[in-house]
Amino acid sequence: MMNSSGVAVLARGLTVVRGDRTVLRGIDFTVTPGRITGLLGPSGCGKSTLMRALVGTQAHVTGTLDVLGRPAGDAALRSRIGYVTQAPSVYDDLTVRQNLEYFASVLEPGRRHRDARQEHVGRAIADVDLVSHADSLAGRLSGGQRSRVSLAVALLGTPELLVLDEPTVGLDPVLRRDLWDLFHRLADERGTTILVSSHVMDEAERCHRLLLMREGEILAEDTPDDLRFRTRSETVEAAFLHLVDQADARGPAGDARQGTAQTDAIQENAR
Ligand SMILES: Nc1ncnc2c1ncn2[C@@H]1O[C@H](COP(=O)(O)OP(=O)(O)OP(=O)(O)O)[C@@H](O)[C@H]1O
Repeated sequence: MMNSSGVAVLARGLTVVRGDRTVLRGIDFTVTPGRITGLLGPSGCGKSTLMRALVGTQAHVTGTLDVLGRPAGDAALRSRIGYVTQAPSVYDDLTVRQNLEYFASVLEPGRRHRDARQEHVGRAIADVDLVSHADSLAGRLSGGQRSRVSLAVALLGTPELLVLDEPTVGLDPVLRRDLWDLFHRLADERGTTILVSSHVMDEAERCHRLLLMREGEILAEDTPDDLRFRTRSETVEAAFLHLVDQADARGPAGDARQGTAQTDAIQENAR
C-alpha cells in the first residue's frame, strides 16, 4: 500500500534531535514504490538516523513522515517493513537455518503455519545465497556471511519496504555485485521498495533513484542520469561534489571552512 500521493515514503519538514544536536534539519523527500532508492552521503550526515525515524525506532522526531500510507512507527507497519542495521542481529550459537526458524516462529507462530514457515525459511536462505552454509553455526561465519543472515531474517516476512543500512560494507566485489543483483530481483520480481544507504558513491550507479545527503540535509533527490546531466558531471561522485561546492558558495559566510572539511571527508570516503 502507498499513501494517497502514490509514494512509499513521504517526508515533509522531518527533523530529528539527538542529544544537543539537530541531526536532521527539516528535510523533505519521497521514496518511490517498487524501486531502489540509494541514500548516499558521508559518514555522520544522518543516514542511519533517517532510517531509524522511518522504521519508528528514533526518538524526538518532528514533522511529517508517512510510510506505506501510515505514520512512521505505527504498529501496523511492523510486519510490512524489513530493517537491517549495520550490526548483524543473529544468534551465534544457532545455525543459519535455526536462526531463521526462530525468527520465522516469532513472525508466524503456531503449528498451522509450519509449512509456510519452512517455505519462507528456505526461500530466504536461497535469496542470500547461503544454502551451502545453512547448517553452519552463525558464530563461525565470516562478517559478510553473518550480515547476509541478518538480511535473510528481514526477508522472511516478504516485506513491502526493505530498509538496509550500509549492507555492502566490508563485502568483496563479487558479494557486493551479488547483493545488488538480489536487490534488483526483489524490486523487479516482488515489487519490493528498497531504501539502501551507502557512503560509497560508486554504489549510486546501481540505484534507480538517489537521495544525496549532507550534514542533515537533502542535497538532491534525482535519478543518477538526471543528476549527472544537470550538474554536467561524468559520475555521481563528481555531481555530489559539485552540489556540495554550490551549497557552500550559497551558504552563510563562515560555513566555507566547514564545507571544505566536508568535501575532504567525502573525497576520503569515496576512496
Ligand atoms: N545517540 C546520539 N546522541 C547524539 N548524537 C548522535 C547520537 N547518535 C548519533 N549521533 C550523531 O548524529 C549524527 C548522524 O549520525 P548517523 O549515525 O545518523 O550518521 P550516518 O550518516 O548514518 O553515519 P555512518 O555512515 O557513519 O553510519 C552524527 O553526527 C552522530 O555523531
